[in-house]
Amino acid sequence: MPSIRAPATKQTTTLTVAVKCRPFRERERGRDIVRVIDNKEVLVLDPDLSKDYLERIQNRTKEKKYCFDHAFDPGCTNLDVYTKCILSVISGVVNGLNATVFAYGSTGSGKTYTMVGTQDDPGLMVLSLHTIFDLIKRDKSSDEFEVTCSYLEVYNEVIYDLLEKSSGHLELREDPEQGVIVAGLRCIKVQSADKILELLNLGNSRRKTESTEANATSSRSHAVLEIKVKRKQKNKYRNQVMRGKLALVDLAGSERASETNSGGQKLRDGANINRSLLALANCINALGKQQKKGLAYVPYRNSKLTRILKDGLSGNSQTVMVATVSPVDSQYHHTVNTLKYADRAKEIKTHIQKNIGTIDTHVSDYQQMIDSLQIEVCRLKKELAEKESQLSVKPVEKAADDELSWLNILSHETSENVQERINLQKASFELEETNLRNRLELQHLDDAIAKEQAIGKDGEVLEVMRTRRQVILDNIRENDEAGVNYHMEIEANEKHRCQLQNMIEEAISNNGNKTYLRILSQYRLLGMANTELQFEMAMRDQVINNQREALRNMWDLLMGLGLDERQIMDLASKKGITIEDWTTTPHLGLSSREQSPDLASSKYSSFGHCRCMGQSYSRSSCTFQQSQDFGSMSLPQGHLDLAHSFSREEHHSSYYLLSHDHSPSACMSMRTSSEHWFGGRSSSRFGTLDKHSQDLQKSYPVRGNSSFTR
Ligand SMILES: Nc1ncnc2c1ncn2[C@@H]1O[C@H](COP(=O)(O)OP(=O)(O)OP(=O)(O)O)[C@@H](O)[C@H]1O
Repeated sequence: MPSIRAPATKQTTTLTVAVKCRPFRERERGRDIVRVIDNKEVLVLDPDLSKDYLERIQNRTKEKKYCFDHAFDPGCTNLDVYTKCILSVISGVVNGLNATVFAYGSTGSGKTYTMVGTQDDPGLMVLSLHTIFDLIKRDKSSDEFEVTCSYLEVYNEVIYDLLEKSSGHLELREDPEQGVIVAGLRCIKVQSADKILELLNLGNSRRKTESTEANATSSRSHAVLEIKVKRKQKNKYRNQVMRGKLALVDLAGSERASETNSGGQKLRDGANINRSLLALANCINALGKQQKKGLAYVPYRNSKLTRILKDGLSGNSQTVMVATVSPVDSQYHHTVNTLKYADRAKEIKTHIQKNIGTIDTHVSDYQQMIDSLQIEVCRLKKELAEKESQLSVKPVEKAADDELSWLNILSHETSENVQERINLQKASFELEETNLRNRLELQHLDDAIAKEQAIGKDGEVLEVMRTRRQVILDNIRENDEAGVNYHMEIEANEKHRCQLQNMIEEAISNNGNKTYLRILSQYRLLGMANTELQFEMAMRDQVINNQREALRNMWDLLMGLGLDERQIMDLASKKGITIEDWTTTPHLGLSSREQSPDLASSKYSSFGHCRCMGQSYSRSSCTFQQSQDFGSMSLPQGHLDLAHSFSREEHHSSYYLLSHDHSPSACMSMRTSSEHWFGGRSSSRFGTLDKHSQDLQKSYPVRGNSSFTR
């Protein structure tokens, strides 16, 4: 019999947001900069102790404070988090409600520890399962329960079933009744918490983890454990079925390649992890705004993760976000970033409703449903009428207070507009980077396939390469589509920014207090411009660090080949490469603080130390500088293998790529696109390779003697 949805009351609720700060780890050094106050507030101290007196009295501190539903200091256990934030949500699942619990935070901040836990400190997944079965056991009614469980992971934008030994790729489908579902995902019936825990352990052992510099067992995938509880009622609501669902999500960590020291596959994982997390962050941003302004568009479709979490973020679900942070000063930016999203998530509202269906519904039951629906309609009508009357009778004395409120609202909107643009740009660059790597891999594959075919081979290897080629092509296409979406969103954001500025101008012109308001508005706009500038500076700092890293890698590589400084200089000069001033590289003692003030001139400076002769060519949005063929320097073959890694540093306004390839030519690339950030004029490029290179040449004309000249 088809089931029908009963007229259960919808209840609007906001996301519960909790923050958990993990303890210092044994190996970790640095300063503890996170303080939890009164189990609600989180204070992040300025990591820079060297601020001078003037900066401090002018209040130019990077100290931040946020308030959440719950905050847990490093001394708290998972059980503390569970008891305060999750327990009440779980009981709803046994009574037909949906719930979602997800851990959000940077790599190594304690997400997996919180969700999975240890033997001594079991995590939220384990504790929730025990509660579900305890509640079922203690239930006094004659109702029948059926519990099923599924466990999936999203790895590199592909969904796998963690309960299948060798799962293939699974697809997402939209189901009109159930929403987004994963087609073909195994759903196992379970009788006890122990059985699910067994499955959970099995699934976790299949999960993709890697040892990165930031975390020895870093999760490379997003894992979603879903427990469904079906309750068949046997008493007065005979044959009524309630279906509760609990989704427990352990997200992979956001990371920068520089921190994880990763290359190759790890690098690709990182890019896809970031892509999903940025998509998630953008959804959280849009949803937070939606609550305030009633905007409709939330970009769920930009990643598999956000499509899966859609219900948990805005639909029928009682949702808890546990934001995890590290106390270490070096993680300041990640911590503040996590807290910012957590802060925004507090605004998100979901609408919970019992999932009640019936089998063999009788006419009397339908009547009952119609009655309660009518009651609900009456109640809502009354509520609406009350709200409308409140809005129309605005007290006269309040009008004076409201005089400046439009400026506050517009300023706030402008600030959000800036934040949104920054996020969109980040996401867009992330996609570009992924596609750049995809295109590189595609070219390698094409070369390899051509070679295999030339020698007349047509075996299994060729087949594997062709399959991989197809996967990459699909990925490029999907990324291009998502890129076009981001591009449109950035354009819309720009338009919105212009509208806001016009509105401010117009409102000031029509007001009696023109001068005062103009000054006030300029002051606020300057504050926002300052935010963008700070962002720009942070990005440029990152560029400089990346460039230093590139130099260091290059020197390490050359030294690793057994050459001393003199030999390197001689070899370089024979090959027409000038290497200057290498003693300024950081491993010889210059700190990043000492170098970073020279931001503008350092844009190309590190590469300026090394002038390479060779062909210059462009691909996608990067300029490649093909440097000397180290193979031709008669270096030992083993050293070349050693150097086969993509050592790429990532940042959002520009990046470089230093690759030592089997080819064996080493190539360096750099994209400078900071202008695309500034003022928000984005230039996402999703087109042909040649066009990219032309665009790039036009946008960034090569400077006199820089490393990018031949
Ligand atoms: N509350 C805690 N108490 C003790 N150790 C903790 C706690 N939280 C995290 N840790 C430790 O910190 C390290 C990193 O934690 P975890 O692997 O959970 O991070 P993560 O956020 O899941 O990282 P990734 O995103 O890279 O997977 C682990 O060694 C873990 O044991």
